[in-house]
Amino acid sequence: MVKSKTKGPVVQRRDQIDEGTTDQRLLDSRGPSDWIHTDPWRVMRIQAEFIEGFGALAELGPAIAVFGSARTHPGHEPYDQAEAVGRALVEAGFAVITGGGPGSMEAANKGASEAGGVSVGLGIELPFESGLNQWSDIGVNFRYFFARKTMFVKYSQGFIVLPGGFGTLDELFEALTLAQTGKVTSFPVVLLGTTYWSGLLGWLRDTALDRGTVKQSDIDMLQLTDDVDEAVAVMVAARDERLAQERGRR
Ligand SMILES: C/C(=C\CNc1ncnc2c1ncn2[C@@H]1O[C@H](COP(=O)(O)O)[C@@H](O)[C@H]1O)CO
Repeated sequence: MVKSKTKGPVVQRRDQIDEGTTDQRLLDSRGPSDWIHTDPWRVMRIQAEFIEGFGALAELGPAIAVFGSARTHPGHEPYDQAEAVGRALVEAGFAVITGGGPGSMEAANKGASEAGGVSVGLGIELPFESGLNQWSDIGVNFRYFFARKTMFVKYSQGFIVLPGGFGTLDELFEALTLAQTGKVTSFPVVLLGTTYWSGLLGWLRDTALDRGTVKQSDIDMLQLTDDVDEAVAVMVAARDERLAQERGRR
């Protein structure tokens, strides 16, 4: 009888038979490690981030993302407001998703967690590591901003945006761009804090609209308030409308 060897689905015979097993080669070999710094390997890591993110969040239920400065502290108005937003969203039946960091993110997670709701933090690896805040009851850490951003938009039904800097503005304008270009539909965006945000809205109206770089309907996507309950009511109304549309389609 001719000697043969199976290697997974492959059969080897005669002088095609090689020594050892695939497992042995995996476990015994080390060799050079430069490949971990190559783009093809990065693509695998990126893929893994999407798999982990989708896996952790797929069964989340209706959620709202809350954005705001990493630099606020307890006792600051935006911190306390973020905490109230987290609480009110949970009372309205939403899970709360934040960037998992300090400041207003921590506050919104705290409000949501203490109210007995689902409090999610999507952290990001940064050179000045701060780690997930302690109120992120479901935490996912990302290496790549773009993978993390996909999760915010995919798993939330709207954004509430508190005063913040570049990070917050980046998240705000990404949502607006996605809505403007029809990549997301029915996606309410509320700016909380009239004093903080009215300068930006004024610039959008007086400069961007005036020069024709945005349309009035683009600016109308933004709702501005100081009232936490009003911000949450916008999210509830959008959810009700979506549910009514879904019922209508059945
Ligand atoms: C600045 C400090 C820590 C930063 N840690 C962060 N952790 C998680 N997410 C962050 C962090 N910093 C920014 N973000 C994201 O941007 C938004 C806030 O940025 P801003 O520039 O402060 O407005 C926030 O929503 C996050 O998604 C040390 O305290």
